[in-house]
Amino acid sequence: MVTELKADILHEVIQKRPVTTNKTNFGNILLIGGNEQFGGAILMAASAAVSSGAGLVTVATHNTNITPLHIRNPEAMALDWDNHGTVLEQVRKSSVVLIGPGLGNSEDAIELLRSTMRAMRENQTLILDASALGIIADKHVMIPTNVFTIATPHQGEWAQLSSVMIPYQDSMELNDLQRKTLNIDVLVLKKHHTVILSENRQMELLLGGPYQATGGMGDTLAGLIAGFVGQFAEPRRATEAAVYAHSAIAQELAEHNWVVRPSFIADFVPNYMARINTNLPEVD
Ligand SMILES: NC(=O)C1=CN([C@@H]2O[C@H](COP(=O)(O)OP(=O)(O)OC[C@H]3O[C@@H](n4cnc5c(N)ncnc54)[C@H](O)[C@@H]3O)[C@@H](O)[C@H]2O)[C@@H](O)CC1
Ligand SMILES: Nc1ncnc2c1ncn2[C@@H]1O[C@H](COP(=O)(O)OP(=O)(O)O)[C@@H](O)[C@H]1O
Ligand SMILES: [Mg+2]
Repeated sequence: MVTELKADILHEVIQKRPVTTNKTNFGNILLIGGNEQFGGAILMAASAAVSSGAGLVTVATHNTNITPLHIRNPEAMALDWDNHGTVLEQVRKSSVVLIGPGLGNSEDAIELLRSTMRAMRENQTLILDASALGIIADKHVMIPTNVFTIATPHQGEWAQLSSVMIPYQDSMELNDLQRKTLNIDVLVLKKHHTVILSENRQMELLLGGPYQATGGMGDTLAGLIAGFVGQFAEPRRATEAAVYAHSAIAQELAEHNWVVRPSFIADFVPNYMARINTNLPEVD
């Protein structure tokens, strides 16, 4: 049975930070993507991850994207993805790895995806988006069973990955069967009224609208999920909260904006989260 995803998820997931805490308690996030053509995709994911409060954010990308990344987000660290050894070292150190936004499908991109998947271990979370999903479908790459995996396809990507064609994607039974077959722990099937499927849990988002139909909207969501999973307990609930917040913010911004630029969402995240659970010390 599909249940409506409601605002309660935010209060459940977004927890006030203990005063004595430090950056190592909020996730060591690695974002891999952004070739020469699609640098913006990984930059938008990075903005969302940084804005969500992730403890440490590192971006492995094509070297042309590193200066733009630092101009937009000096908080993020950067690696040239041609240095495979250094990238894999960072994969091993990370709590959450997002791969796919703007990754492309070159031979190098395929090899980077394969080696990233091989390097990951039980206590880490892997988020697969965009080009990573296309490569998995095209090259029949197996998703590792020993890593907690979240996949965030739009309907076109899900059709390619699961062979469930778009008109049949209303069937949660079919989607969930394919989710399990593909070794995906949490499936975020993105559309108008996104659904989130995981073991014994099916949630549907009833927020959001066509003002979100613009390039980069999914890249921003992927970065937000990475940031939430890195800093809040329980990756399924953290994913659901990120999906809810992303569209709730878009809906709020759409009251005064014809379309909602994905970067505006990232900029608005800290303010939105503070309204859920403020980090200000309590007053006696
Ligand atoms: N500024 C940037 O650098 C951007 C880069 N992007 C990157 O571009 C690469 C290709 O991603 P795309 O998703 O554009 O293209 P793809 O070509 O992978 O997928 C789009 C295909 O799926 C079909 N489709 C069916 N349902 C769809 C739906 N609900 N939403 C979108 N397409 C649907 C389309 O007709 C099209 O054939 C990815 O790596 C992505 O991250 C995009 O995210 C856009 C912004
Ligand atoms: N008409 C719509 N109603 C609600 N949400 C939408 C609509 N169109 C797009 N979205 C949302 O925008 C995002 C688009 O993701 P995606 O297609 O991966 O974008 P991109 O790859 O360009 O970043 C998803 O979260 C999707 O649910
Ligand atoms: Mg996308």
